[in-house]
Amino acid sequence: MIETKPIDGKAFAANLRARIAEQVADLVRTRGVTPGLAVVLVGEDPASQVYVRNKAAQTLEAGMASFEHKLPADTAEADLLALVARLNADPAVNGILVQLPLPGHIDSTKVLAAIEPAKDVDGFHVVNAGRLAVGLDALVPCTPLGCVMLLKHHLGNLSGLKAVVVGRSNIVGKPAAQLLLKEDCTVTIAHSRTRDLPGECRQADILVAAVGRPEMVRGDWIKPGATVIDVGINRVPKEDGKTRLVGDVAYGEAQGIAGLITPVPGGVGPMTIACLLQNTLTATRRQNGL
Ligand SMILES: Nc1nc(=O)c2c([nH]1)NC[C@@H]1CN(c3ccc(C(=O)N[C@@H](CCC(=O)O)C(=O)O)cc3)C=[N+]21
Ligand SMILES: [Mg+2]
Repeated sequence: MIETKPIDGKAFAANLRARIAEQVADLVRTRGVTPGLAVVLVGEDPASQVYVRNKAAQTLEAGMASFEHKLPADTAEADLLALVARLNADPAVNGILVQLPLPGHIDSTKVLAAIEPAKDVDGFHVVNAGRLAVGLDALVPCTPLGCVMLLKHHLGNLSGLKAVVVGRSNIVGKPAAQLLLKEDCTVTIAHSRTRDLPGECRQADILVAAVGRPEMVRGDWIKPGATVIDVGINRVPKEDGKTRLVGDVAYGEAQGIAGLITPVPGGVGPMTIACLLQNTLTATRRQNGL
C-alpha cells in the first residue's frame, strides 16, 4: 500500500505571495513603480463575487494597487470594450483581468482580443497563447502555471516523465500541456472523445484532471505512485441543502494509490490567485523595461 501525500497548495501559495510582496516592495522602493491590477466583473454571480473579493484583498496584501470595476449584467459589449480600451491606456494599470464567464450577449473572444497582450495577466490573448506555443516569453495562464510550480517543487526535474492532461480547454488543458512539454515531459492531451480514457490515465506519472466534472477520475485510473493534480472546483449539493467543493478526481479512491495529490479546496485554487499576482509583477517589470 502506497502512502498518499496531499500537496499543500494553500501553504505554497501563501509562501509565494510573501515572496512576491518582497519583490513588490523592492520595486516600489528602488524604482518608484507600484504594480496595478484591474479586475472587471460583469454581472452578479455570487461565486464570481467571492473570487473577485479574494483577489482584490490578496492584491493589496502584496503591496499592489487594485482597481475593481463591477458592471451590471446588462452592460453592452461596446461599453465593456470601451472600458478595456481605457485600462489598456492607463499607465497605473499593469494587469487586466476580465472575469469569465461573461453574460451570453457579450462575445468573450472579442473582449479577450481587445486586452493589450502586455497587460493580459490571464494569458488568454491569442498573442500570449501563440508566444507560449513557440517558446517566446509569454504571460502564461495562472492555473496551469500554478500546477507546474507545484509539480517542480515536489518532483524536481520533470524531464522524461509521462504527463496526461485530461481536458483541452484554452484556459487550462492546452496551456498545461504546453508548459509540461517545455519541462520535457512526454505529454498526452486526453478528452471526452478519447478511446479508453482510464487506460490512457493509467500510463501517467503526472495526471492533470481539468474536465470540470465532479469526481470523474476514479481511483483505478491512477498508476500507483503517480502525482495527481486536480484542477476541478465543482460545487455539489449536500443532503442538508448546502454545497461542498469537490474536484475532478475521486479523492477518497485515490488514497493508497496516488503518491501525491492536490486536495480540493486547498490545492490548485490558491495557486491560481498567487500566479495572477506573479503575472502582474512580471507584466509590470516588462512594461518598465526591467
Ligand atoms: N478571467 C478569469 N480568470 C480566472 O482565473 C478565473 C475566471 N476568469 N473565472 C473564474 C475562475 C475560477 N477561478 C478560481 C481561482 C481561485 C480559486 C480558489 O482560490 N479556490 C480555493 C477556495 C475555494 C472556495 O472555498 O470557494 C481553493 O480551491 O482552495 C477558485 C477559483 C479563477 N477563475
Ligand atoms: Mg471535452
